[in-house]
Amino acid sequence: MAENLNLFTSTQDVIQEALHKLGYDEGMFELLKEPLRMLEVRIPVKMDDGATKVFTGFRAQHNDAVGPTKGGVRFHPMVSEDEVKALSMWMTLKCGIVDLPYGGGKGGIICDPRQMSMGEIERLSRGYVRAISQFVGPTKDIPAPDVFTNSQIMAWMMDEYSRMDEFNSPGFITGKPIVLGGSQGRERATAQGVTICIEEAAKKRGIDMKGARIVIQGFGNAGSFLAKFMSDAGAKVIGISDAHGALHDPNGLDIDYLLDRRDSFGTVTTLFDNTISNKELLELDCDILVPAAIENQITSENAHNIRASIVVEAANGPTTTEATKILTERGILLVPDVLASAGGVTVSYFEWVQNNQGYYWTEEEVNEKLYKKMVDAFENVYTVGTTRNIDMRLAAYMVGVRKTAEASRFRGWV
Ligand SMILES: NC(=O)C1=CN([C@@H]2O[C@H](COP(=O)(O)OP(=O)(O)OC[C@H]3O[C@@H](n4cnc5c(N)ncnc54)[C@H](O)[C@@H]3O)[C@@H](O)[C@H]2O)C=CC1
Ligand SMILES: O=C(O)CCC(=O)C(=O)O
Repeated sequence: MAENLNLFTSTQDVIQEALHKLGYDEGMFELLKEPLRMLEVRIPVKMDDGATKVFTGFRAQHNDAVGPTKGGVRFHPMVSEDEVKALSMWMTLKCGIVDLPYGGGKGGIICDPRQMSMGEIERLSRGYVRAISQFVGPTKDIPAPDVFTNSQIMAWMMDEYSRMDEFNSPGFITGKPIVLGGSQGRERATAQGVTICIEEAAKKRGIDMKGARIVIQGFGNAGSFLAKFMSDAGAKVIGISDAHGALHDPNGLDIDYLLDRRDSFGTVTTLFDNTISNKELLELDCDILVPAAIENQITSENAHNIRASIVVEAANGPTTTEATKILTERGILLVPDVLASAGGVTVSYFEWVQNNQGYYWTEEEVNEKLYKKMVDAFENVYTVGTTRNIDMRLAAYMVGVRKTAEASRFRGWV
């Protein structure tokens, strides 16, 4: 049978299994198998050449039984309705795993910002907010950055919302620049959370981080900060990549040099001749492999060739269900996306709390709180996995879905 590469239906299957293991009936799965609300919008944008181009965007709200929905907005040519739905479901799981008072949401626009001017990106960002403004808000659904969106785009979106709301609304969105109410540490939070998971997983497998060989796919927000943290910790980053190709040096790459040269979309390999492909990168001999780019990168086709002892998913959905089975059978420890990448939303939550109280924390305070959330979450998921003898993805789904399922039950929805 052909492998299921549909993110939405494959996520449904694991949610169903997790609910079943937790003892919920089919009624709970009926509620949680797709978002409660899904909005599709068309956004007209005046392009620099004077023509109007109409973009399609989405915002999904998976479940708001626990609290407002929360999740990033992605600008990418491959955005689709099913992808946004799956991403919103994963946000519910992440928020449950790190115990935040949110349900999951996610948004996306089908576009390629790499081919657009700053003015066009600004008009698109503002148009998206106007299109979804009735649907979102600081107590309803709170967006944030994701692939090819950043703090500048969050600033434009916040400004547009504030104009409509006739009120300065920093809590409408997170991942903002610090001067507009952003939190210390948000920019690096996803990578920091991944780092904590890598350290905890390495302890479980008896791997010393000093000298450990790390391969990272993706050199954007998540991948580039992670590369820096790993090399600062004394690990050897032997491979990195972007959408155009990959770099490999068994003696360790010069990460500071690469960071200086990458562009704002996380591209750096185009400056070099001696590149390898992303496919070759994933199959490099290493201790820890971190997919930190896009979905469906480790599939049944290459899972048998992965040579890492630990795979930590910084990206959302990089490993298929079939590949998860293969890696687990081969004894590779897989730390799933809904746990490993939860550092971003955790510090987004801290940002929203600080916006609501109007009192801001130092970077040390943020880091300390993030560290505790991530270590507790890792230990919780790992323990469920080992005591039930199941892989960490299913364990993470069990931990993550429980809060929303219980809140839905108490509300009398099921
Ligand atoms: N930014 C955040 O706070 C969070 C991000 N994530 C996930 O981490 C992953 C990366 O996100 P960011 O670093 O924020 O994005 P980004 O836009 O900053 O960087 C994306 C990176 O992936 C590379 N890339 C794009 N297409 C590729 C392809 N086909 N093959 C190989 N590389 C490719 C780009 O060249 C770039 O280096 C995504 O799956 C995202 O959903 C998860 C949690 C939070
Ligand atoms: O920071 C946030 O609120 C959401 C981050 C996000 O979209 C993700 O974890 O995939």
